Amino acid sequence: MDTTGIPHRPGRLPVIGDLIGANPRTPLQDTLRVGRRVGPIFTRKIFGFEIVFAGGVDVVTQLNDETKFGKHVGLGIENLRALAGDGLFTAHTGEPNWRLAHDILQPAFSAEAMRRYHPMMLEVAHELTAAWDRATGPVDVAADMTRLTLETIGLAGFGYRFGSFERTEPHPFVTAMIRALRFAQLQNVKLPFARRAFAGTPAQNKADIATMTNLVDEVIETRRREGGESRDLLGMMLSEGHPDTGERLDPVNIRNQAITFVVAGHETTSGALSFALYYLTRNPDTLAKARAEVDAVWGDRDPSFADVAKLRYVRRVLDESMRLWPTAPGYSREAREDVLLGGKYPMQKGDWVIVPLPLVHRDPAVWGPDPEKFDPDRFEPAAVKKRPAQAYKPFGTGERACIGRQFALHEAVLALGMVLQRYDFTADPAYELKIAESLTLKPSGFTVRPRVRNRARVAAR
Ligand code: HEM
Repeated sequence: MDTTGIPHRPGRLPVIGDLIGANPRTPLQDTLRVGRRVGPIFTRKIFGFEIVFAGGVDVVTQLNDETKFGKHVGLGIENLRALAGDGLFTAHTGEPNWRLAHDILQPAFSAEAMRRYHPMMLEVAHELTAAWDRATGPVDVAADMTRLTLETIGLAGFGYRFGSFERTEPHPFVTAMIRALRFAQLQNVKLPFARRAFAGTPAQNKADIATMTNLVDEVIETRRREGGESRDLLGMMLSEGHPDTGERLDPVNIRNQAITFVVAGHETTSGALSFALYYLTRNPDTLAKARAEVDAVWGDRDPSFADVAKLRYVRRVLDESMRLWPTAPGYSREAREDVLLGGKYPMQKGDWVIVPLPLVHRDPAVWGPDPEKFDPDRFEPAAVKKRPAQAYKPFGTGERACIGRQFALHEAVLALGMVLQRYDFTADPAYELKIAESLTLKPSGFTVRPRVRNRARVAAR
């Protein structure tokens, strides 16, 4: 794309561009800093490689117009194809397997499907509370939420248990996955020595991908052998055909989808839960209100499927947490035809820009003069109605938006409700929010000390 005239950070240098101050561990936070100074449309350039970002609600409204733009599979996502091939997240929209898998798997995320997953989500949430009941000191929130979400997608999606709450060391799949994701993401670092230092070696990456693939193949093989009528994600991949043509997913694609769902289906939800708990411990009035809702709606019982959606305020806490820190922090949009970006900058068909969501979610034109303030009331229905629809996009946009949105929201409201129902929290008042960036965002080093509220009221389970 011709970037002439698009603002960039002051002090760009010849050859190295904006390299000084760029940290390979915090590309998003570096981008947000630049965007706040020179946005809403801006570029960052390292050596000859320049990327255009768009973070204002007006320009993002233009980019989210599906007739003019679509998902761009590039940069970080293209690198993930080594891992997930033409799985839903990494497929190009034009690849036949994207539409085929999308149409076959859509029913796996219907309300009816959520009703089937609910008991499994509940079972795993009990594993979390059992672990927190046993805790004698502070617990690492992001680590435990990751255990919860990994177990949930494993069990509800594939009937597989990673055993996360029983292990002291992560499951080998998880270790391999974390390294492989880091490897993929850091392939974009332009300095070879920095890339090698942070990303690991190609040989290690190959071994990590093999570890993941072997486990997934084993799970699929076991299911094929044992058969059964399970209508979980794997069951649908193995047994359903396209609703119109009857065409089935091929074995390689099923493997790609399985890896995709495990990866896409847990890190993001885990981060969202962790940020929500962080903000609750920092806002005692909000926490009291959320807990009062849980007590009023659920009392001391385990929530039924229908009870979960009744926690309207808890849901707003999650929505507001994902506004400030959308855990999948951006997406790329590619022009379907020649257009003027923001009415100013020519884009040719095929050109693309990145949307850093935390900037969109803080645009003062929409979110007011104090967009950093955590305020779940921003998600009261009347307030939502007044806002442009494109101002809030934590689950992406258009036909490539998140297929797992309902799964994530049901799981997250359920889990957050259950920990509010059961615990008082003491958080370290000196903790300052530090964001860890990988493919997704998480609060790093955030711990709480959970204490069962009242053993007589919240019966031991
Ligand atoms: C809070 C939790 C979640 C967030 C914030 C989130 C966010 C997103 C976003 C922003 C996209 C679009 C990416 C793009 O345009 O490049 C996406 C796509 C996707 N997500 Fe999620 N996600 C979450 C949970 C889940 C869960 C639980 C699953 C599966 C069980 C899932 C599976 C997927 C898949 C398969 C895609 C690709 C869809 C397609 O292109 O057809 N996500 N997600």
